Amino acid sequence: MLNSFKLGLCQLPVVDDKGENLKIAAAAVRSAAADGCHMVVLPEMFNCPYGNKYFPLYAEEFPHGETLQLLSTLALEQSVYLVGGSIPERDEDRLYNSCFIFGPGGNLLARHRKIHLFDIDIPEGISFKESDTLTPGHTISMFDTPFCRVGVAICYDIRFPELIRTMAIKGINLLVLPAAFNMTTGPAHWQLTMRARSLDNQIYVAAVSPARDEAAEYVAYGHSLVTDPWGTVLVEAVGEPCILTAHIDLNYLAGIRRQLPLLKHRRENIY
Ligand SMILES: O=C(O)CCC(=O)C(=O)O
Repeated sequence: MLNSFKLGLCQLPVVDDKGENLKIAAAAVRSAAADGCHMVVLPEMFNCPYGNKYFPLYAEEFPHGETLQLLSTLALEQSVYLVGGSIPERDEDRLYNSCFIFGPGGNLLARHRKIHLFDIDIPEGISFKESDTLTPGHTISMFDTPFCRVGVAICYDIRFPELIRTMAIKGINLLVLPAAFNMTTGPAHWQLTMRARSLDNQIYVAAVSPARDEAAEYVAYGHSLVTDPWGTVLVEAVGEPCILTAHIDLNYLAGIRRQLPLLKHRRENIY
């Protein structure tokens, strides 16, 4: 295993034009790779505005569809691990919120279908019901790299500590999270939740949001970030489009786990 690698987080603007979104994403992946990133992560619903009326219109079925073809081509061309944010995925008559991960050979390494659908109603805050159009996934998703095992979850999935703990027990050192919190839950919970999952599981968490667009129907919070196994925020964006980078240092992670062996001190026979 190699001991460290560079991660690129692409906080992208998303517009109501798939072709334009793909151009923006391709330029960002190329730029992150040119900057030496070994792994590049895109935001939740990066090819499609976040809204139930858009999901069926923008959906693609693996392995067809211009977004999926582009992701595979970019991973191969730039020789990077490409965590393709998420897109609406069609499978027969169902739609999923899915993340496709391609390896440096352009091959599909994993697919994560969002497990926990975002069905919430916060009066004077935000209401959303993904289950109006989407079907939940049923499986935990991880993939292996020469650096470490990586877990994948999508946005609301992060609020379920059992899911992330299960992946930590199965050996992940990094969780990648395409996500799009909003202007109600973002300021209140975004950073806190990412830090908590990092701290509890002694893992890196990289959460990648679309850029904030105050004119959009769903205003994403932005604030893409990386938190480390000590619970520290390594880098954090604000609302504007940007590419953040961070070094994922697996020696540092191993040191934290040696000094404070939380995962070993669990008392599974009691709880
Ligand atoms: O958990 C939250 O506050 C936001 C979740 C969300 O926007 C999503 O799952 O798409």
